[in-house]
Amino acid sequence: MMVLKDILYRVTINAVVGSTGIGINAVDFDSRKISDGHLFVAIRGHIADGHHFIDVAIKNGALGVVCEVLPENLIDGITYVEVDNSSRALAIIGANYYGAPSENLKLVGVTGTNGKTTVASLLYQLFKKAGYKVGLLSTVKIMVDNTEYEATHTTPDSLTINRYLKAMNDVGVEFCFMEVSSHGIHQCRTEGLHFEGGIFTNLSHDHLDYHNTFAEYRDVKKVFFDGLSEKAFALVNVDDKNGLVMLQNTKARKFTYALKGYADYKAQILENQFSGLLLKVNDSEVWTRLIGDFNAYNVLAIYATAELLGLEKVEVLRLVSELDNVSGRFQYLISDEKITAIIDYAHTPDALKNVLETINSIRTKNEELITVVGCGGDRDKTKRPKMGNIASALSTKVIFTSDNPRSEVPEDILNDIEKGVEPLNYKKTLTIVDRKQAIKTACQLARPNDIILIAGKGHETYQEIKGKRFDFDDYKIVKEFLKQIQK
Ligand SMILES: CC(=O)N[C@H]1[C@@H](OP(=O)(O)OP(=O)(O)OC[C@H]2O[C@@H](n3ccc(=O)[nH]c3=O)[C@H](O)[C@@H]2O)O[C@H](CO)[C@@H](O)[C@@H]1O[C@H](C)C(=O)N[C@@H](C)C(=O)N[C@H](CCC(=O)O)C(=O)O
Ligand SMILES: Nc1ncnc2c1ncn2[C@@H]1O[C@H](COP(=O)(O)OP(=O)(O)OP(=O)(O)O)[C@@H](O)[C@H]1O
Ligand SMILES: N[C@H](CCC[C@H](N)C(=O)O)C(=O)O
Ligand SMILES: [Mg+2]
Repeated sequence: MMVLKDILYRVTINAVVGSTGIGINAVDFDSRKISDGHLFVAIRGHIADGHHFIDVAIKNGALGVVCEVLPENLIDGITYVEVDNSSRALAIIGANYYGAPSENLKLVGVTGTNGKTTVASLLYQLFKKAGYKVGLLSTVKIMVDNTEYEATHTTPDSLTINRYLKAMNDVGVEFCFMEVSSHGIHQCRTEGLHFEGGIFTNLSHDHLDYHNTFAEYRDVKKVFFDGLSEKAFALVNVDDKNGLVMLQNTKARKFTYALKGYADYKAQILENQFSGLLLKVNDSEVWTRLIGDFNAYNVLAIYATAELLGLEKVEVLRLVSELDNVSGRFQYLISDEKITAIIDYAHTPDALKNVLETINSIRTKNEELITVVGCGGDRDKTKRPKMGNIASALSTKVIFTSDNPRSEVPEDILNDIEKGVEPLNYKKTLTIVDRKQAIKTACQLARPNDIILIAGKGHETYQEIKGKRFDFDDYKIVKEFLKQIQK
């Protein structure tokens, strides 16, 4: 139980009707989850308007309502609080309700189009290896030190974030790494959090169905850096042309990293093979099992962050060399016969192209690159022929198969994908609807030193067909078919 007045601390309020001295049991923004003694926050959403559910919330037991427009009929005994922006108010309320948990640990946010999951997860791993209690909020999973929870979003809503941070406080977590998505920033999910630092990885065209223009998407990312305090650090990739934009108006201490240009943290790729990357980071050499150019950026960001958070340089270099693949992000295994299988979450044309180009830059011409890929059902159909085109152009063999068909007919999705294949690449392609059979076939076709890329589902542990979810794990399945794995 908490007094409403305390829950509203630091919320910018326009008007109050009723008493703020009442006790509140819980806070929610979904009328369906409201029961006796709760506070309901009405949010204007993309589909619905929470203001339409104020009555329902009160019927369900809400004692207080936070909203942008007061309802016409006010009910006696209910406290109404009018604010300019309910999403922002919710974030501050969430922090108050859970006791400002972000102030009791060192919270670092990672933003950018690609690499958020990789960087946040590897930082979690590195700090665990260094002996700390650590938290993680990521697309793949949520970790409260050693306890794992399912993630529904890349950046959860502000109440959920604060609830997990509080759970982290309860077990003595010292560092927490979280992904900060553009949707999250735009919907004020990270507002009111106390960040020790922010990392910017890169920016490319994405989510333009949500943010109208590229400039708008970029500026939303920048808002995150604008909100950091003087004590925080802002670490940006300056090989990306938007890196410096992120630093324009921040009060935070500014740090840069780069492979190409001048920066505070510099890295050079000395070797880039399927067994890993050899990097020169500032003046020291470091070996990592992670592969691909873009992981050189990720490793550099991790190195810099660990140093900025106070870890010893020598220790950081040792820990970096011990880091393991992130689930479903260029995750790989090498069989006894020296067949390399890579599992990657690339489920968009851009990501697929990026992954295939990276593999092609490492592999020698003698090896086959066999790609297994599909596209999800009930999602953007325009990406299908594009992905068909890219996969067949950049691989030596392709097996088109089902991703998550959801409610669609799998064969229809595959037809759309096949339409993108150039005639000269027809003979490279094969279609096998059943994903397990497709992976099996790729393993049978592969010869020593060949590479298999299984794209689209990454860390997912299910396949959704006709609305039903079945157990399915690309990594486990390929491991089964490519027996006697080296690592
Ligand atoms: C488009 C979008 O981002 N929507 C998010 C948003 O929902 P919304 O506020 O628009 O919801 P709405 O359905 O319009 O409802 C408005 C309000 O009415 C309330 N309501 C609704 C019905 C009812 O009966 N009673 C009631 O009170 C709702 O609880 C809500 O508060 O706020 C919700 C709570 O935080 C999110 O769960 C929801 O995420 C949806 C499910 C989603 O798919 N989001 C994706 C696009 C997303 O956020 N992705 C990013 C990362 C993407 C990436 O990097 O690839 C992420 O961070 O995960
Ligand atoms: N620094 C990077 N630059 C470019 N591509 C990257 C980088 N790091 C990872 N990738 C590739 O981009 C894809 C997404 O990586 P990751 O999941 O780490 O990013 P994310 O920002 O969390 O994405 P999402 O928004 O889908 O959660 C993967 O296919 C991965 O192989
Ligand atoms: N967040 C994305 C992930 C897609 C992953 C892919 N495996 C698919 O199911 O389409 C979506 O739900 O559209
Ligand atoms: Mg992610």
